[in-house]
Amino acid sequence: MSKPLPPSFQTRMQAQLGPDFPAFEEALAAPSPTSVRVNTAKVPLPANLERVPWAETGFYLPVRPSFTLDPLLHGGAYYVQEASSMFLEQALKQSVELEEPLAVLDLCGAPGGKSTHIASLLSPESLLVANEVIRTRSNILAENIQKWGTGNVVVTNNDPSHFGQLTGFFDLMVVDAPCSGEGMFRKDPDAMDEWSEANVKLCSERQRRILMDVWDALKPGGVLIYSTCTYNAEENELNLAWLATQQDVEPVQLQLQPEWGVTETQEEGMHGYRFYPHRAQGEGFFLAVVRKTEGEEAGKFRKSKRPYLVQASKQEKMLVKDWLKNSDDWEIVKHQDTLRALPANWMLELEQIYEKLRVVYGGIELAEVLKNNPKPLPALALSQHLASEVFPRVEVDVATALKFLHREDVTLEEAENGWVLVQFKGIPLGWGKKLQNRVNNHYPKEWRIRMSLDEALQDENLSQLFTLPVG
Ligand SMILES: C[S@@+](CC[C@H](N)C(=O)[O-])C[C@H]1O[C@@H](n2cnc3c(N)ncnc32)[C@H](O)[C@@H]1O
Repeated sequence: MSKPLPPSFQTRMQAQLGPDFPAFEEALAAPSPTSVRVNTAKVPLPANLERVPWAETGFYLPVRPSFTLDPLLHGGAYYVQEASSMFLEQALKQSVELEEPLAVLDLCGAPGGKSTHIASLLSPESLLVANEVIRTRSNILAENIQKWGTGNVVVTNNDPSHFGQLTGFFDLMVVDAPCSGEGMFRKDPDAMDEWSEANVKLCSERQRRILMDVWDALKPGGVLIYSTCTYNAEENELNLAWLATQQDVEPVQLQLQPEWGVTETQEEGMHGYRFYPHRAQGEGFFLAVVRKTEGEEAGKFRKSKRPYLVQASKQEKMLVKDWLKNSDDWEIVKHQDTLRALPANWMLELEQIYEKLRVVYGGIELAEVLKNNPKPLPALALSQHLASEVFPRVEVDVATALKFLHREDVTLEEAENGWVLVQFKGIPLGWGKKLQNRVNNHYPKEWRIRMSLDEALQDENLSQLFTLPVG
């Protein structure tokens, strides 16, 4: 990082870190570590990479590859995620019963690092609502959720205040709040241009508003995990101490391993966990956990008179009945021409969610049905629940995989006519439809690789251009 720190930020950090400040400054001048989190529902853990100590599926990469050129990223085999933020795993494991069926809200979800992490940690009987207030970003969140492929996730595009309609609904809420981003200065020096004392104040006020807006949606006894990627106390500990003056909360303390290098803080009885780049291998991060001790319970959910979720007909269900493993776990609903699988044990709650919120994506989109003819959809190809024998698969090399992901024409010599799953190293990427002597590429336009592949495809060492974390 060559840019100088904003002077006022430097003064703050000198006061906060005291004799540690030179080490902090030195760490900011060193390169950012690159890390990924592996989707173990799709691929095994790599044996030859250094583990992120606080996250079972997190790994550091020795060099930053061109991730766009790795088909496995597009197949949802892993997520590129900053290591410190994977500490969320400890907060979940240590504050809730993950084996139980939990209703969970990730309020500030895009692009999906924490939502995909939460989805992997929850039991299959749980439900995750992954929300993002900015419309365009909610589409990116929905894309990453589909690629990750857990199925028990609903993506919404709502303002935090809209969740007030779901009183006492969630067992766990994660608020990874928009912040002044001080912890990202090393990775993204341009973030320093946005920084000012006034912005810290503005962020802190917005964070308090968000917490208050969403608070009623948490069950009494439920857990709130609050995080930011910034260092100042105004946006972190002081917000939680303020929350404790407004609502009935108690702090939840986490157990740490000394070798992780996490700094524990205490402010007016609230515990906070801080990541500094000179102590832990990652960027700046803050996390705290509190439990709601008192509040309004959820009312009984009644079946709506005019249901939002309409069951598919028997005939339509027959079309897709063998497509998912454990098909009894899913309810098949139809909206316009789309058949979708939703977790059967959450239908009453889902009815509420679809009625009260703006749902961008939910469950597993299976097929578009026109004249009783089902066309499989991208989310099904990437789903962890796709039954393995239903559709023929064609394994392709890296160049063909990239052309497919670029939405170019590909030839699939061995494929029979009809729908075919295009896969790379055993990981499905999407659908092709083989017709006599050509293949229609059904990879979604919005997901396609946009960069030119000319240079990469001419490179004889294409498969070595990226460092595969798996496979
Ligand atoms: C730190 S980012 C979330 C990163 C995400 N949790 C992840 O791990 O990939 C904060 C998010 O909050 C959203 N946001 C911005 N203003 C907001 C507001 N007033 N209320 C709720 N969310 C907001 C931003 O669009 C952004 O996506």
